[in-house]
Amino acid sequence: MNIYKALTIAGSDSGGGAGIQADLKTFQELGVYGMSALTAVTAQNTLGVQGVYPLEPAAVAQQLDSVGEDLTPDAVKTGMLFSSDIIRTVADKIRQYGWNNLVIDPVMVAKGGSSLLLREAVQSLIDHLLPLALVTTPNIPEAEILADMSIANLQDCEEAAKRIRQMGSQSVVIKGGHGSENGIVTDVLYDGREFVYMESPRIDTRHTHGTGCTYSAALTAELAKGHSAAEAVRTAKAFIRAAIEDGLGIGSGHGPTNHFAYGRRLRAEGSERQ
Ligand SMILES: Nc1ncnc2c1ncn2[C@@H]1O[C@H](COP(=O)(O)OP(=O)(O)O)[C@@H](O)[C@H]1O
Ligand SMILES: Cc1ncc(COP(=O)(O)OP(=O)(O)O)c(N)n1
Repeated sequence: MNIYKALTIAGSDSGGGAGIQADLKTFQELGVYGMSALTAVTAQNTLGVQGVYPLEPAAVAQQLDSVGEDLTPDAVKTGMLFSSDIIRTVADKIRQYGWNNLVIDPVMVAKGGSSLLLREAVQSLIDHLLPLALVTTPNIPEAEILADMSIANLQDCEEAAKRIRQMGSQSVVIKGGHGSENGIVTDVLYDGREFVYMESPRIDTRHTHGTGCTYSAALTAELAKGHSAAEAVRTAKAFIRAAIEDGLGIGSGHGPTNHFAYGRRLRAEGSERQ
């Protein structure tokens, strides 16, 4: 049996809805062996972020060496990176180990407003990491910062995707969770040739903590299995749609999505057909 392996380089969310925890749950649900290198520990729950404790860049580098010297990931993603020093360390190691199947989720701010990336680190992300990316997955506020423009509609998304792609990422997906037209949430994929719109109905819920992490982890898992970026974003969209629709309703704030939902539905469909 071929074991597909994916590595997440991201922060820990003690509440389990976002960060490393969301990534590993998603990898597992999609049948991919998950590995992790922590960049920071956050004290976090559905009400917000109570504390942020970045790791020393040397600790991040050592985790990446431990994985890189032994385990050979089929795909890698980055999430919360926090500082320029950590970004440079991560970029150096990604180059050293030739991790080309790379998803950059340019995490900047948690839904409650807490900063997960220092403002001065944005330029490092652009200079050092985006040129290494196979796919970069900003949400709308992140795309506005990276592309240095405001986004009010899908035409603006296309322009921002073009600008971000010019920074070196081979493909860009601008996730539409922060915008909606006529009750439809649209993610826009741009690969330098065409724009692909992935639409779904907006689900009316406050339980969307960790949607971006979960989406980019699903995309990474599918790339690890050898699927193309175009195929992988479709599965990622289906995975996050099921996870939001079947929300767990836990915690008293913005609850996590349901990482079990996509797999449960597939298994239920399979047993109905038998
Ligand atoms: N309310 C919603 N209804 C349907 N899909 C959503 C909703 N919110 C987010 N999504 C989907 O979840 C994924 C993550 O999007 P987004 O919430 O914009 O990212 P982030 O968590 O990084 O802010 C995208 O595929 C987006 O289309
Ligand atoms: C440790 C950690 N990493 C990333 C995030 C942001 O996750 P995201 O999927 O963008 O979801 P929200 O936090 O915006 O709901 C995080 N919160 N914590």
